[in-house]
Amino acid sequence: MLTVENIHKTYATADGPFAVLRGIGLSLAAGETLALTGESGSGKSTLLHIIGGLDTPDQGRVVLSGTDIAALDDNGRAAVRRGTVGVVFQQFNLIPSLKVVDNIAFQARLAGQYDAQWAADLAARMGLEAQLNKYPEQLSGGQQQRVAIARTLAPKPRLVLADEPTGNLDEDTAATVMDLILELVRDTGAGLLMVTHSQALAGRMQRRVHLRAGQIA
Ligand SMILES: Nc1ncnc2c1ncn2[C@@H]1O[C@H](COP(=O)(O)OP(=O)(O)OP(=O)(O)O)[C@@H](O)[C@H]1O
Repeated sequence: MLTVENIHKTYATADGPFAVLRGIGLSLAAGETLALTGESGSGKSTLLHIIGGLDTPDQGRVVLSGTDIAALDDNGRAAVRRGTVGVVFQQFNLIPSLKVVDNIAFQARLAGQYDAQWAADLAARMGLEAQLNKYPEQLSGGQQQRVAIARTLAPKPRLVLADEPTGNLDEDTAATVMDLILELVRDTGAGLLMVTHSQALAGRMQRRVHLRAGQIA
């Protein structure tokens, strides 16, 4: 479902060019779960952003369900991001002026893939039924992250990209949220690529790859 080929990315810095990614290749089958680990600064977020179409590589291909998204323009990448890929960040990025119910629906509506029954089902499974008419600021961190995950899954993405999705949560809440992510990707058949510093979380994925010196070690 996802094939990443020979990705290169170099940033211009005050000290000159800095090659963060130097020929990355990996693949993910439909429904597969993969952990991406690596030291701080090794380029994990950069790679995830490129795969999610939020950033572009200097070289290489990101083929998602047969489409090379690195070759698309901004609008094309945005369409893929809305319809096929869902991204969960460490920061919840909820829309403060929208109630929980509308935050959950937001991306699915944008993608033209809103399914009220599925959105309600997600909210119930996330334990958010009593929070639907509240605003994000009225929720705890764990609740906000569950809203963010429900929002990501509402359009039924084929691929979920998660960047330290439980990094801001306490250990117990993190474990609960992780259980939910894994349960939902399993039930929807979505692939999951997750960046994590936690060996425990990485151990729950079917496969693990490690980024070192700009390459898959
Ligand atoms: N826009 C940018 N311009 C210049 N350098 C950048 C830019 N974005 C990231 N970098 C640098 O690229 C390197 C990789 O960053 P990235 O955020 O991908 O690492 P990471 O492995 O996700 O780190 P962490 O685990 O700390 O989140 C870092 O050294 C960072 O400072």
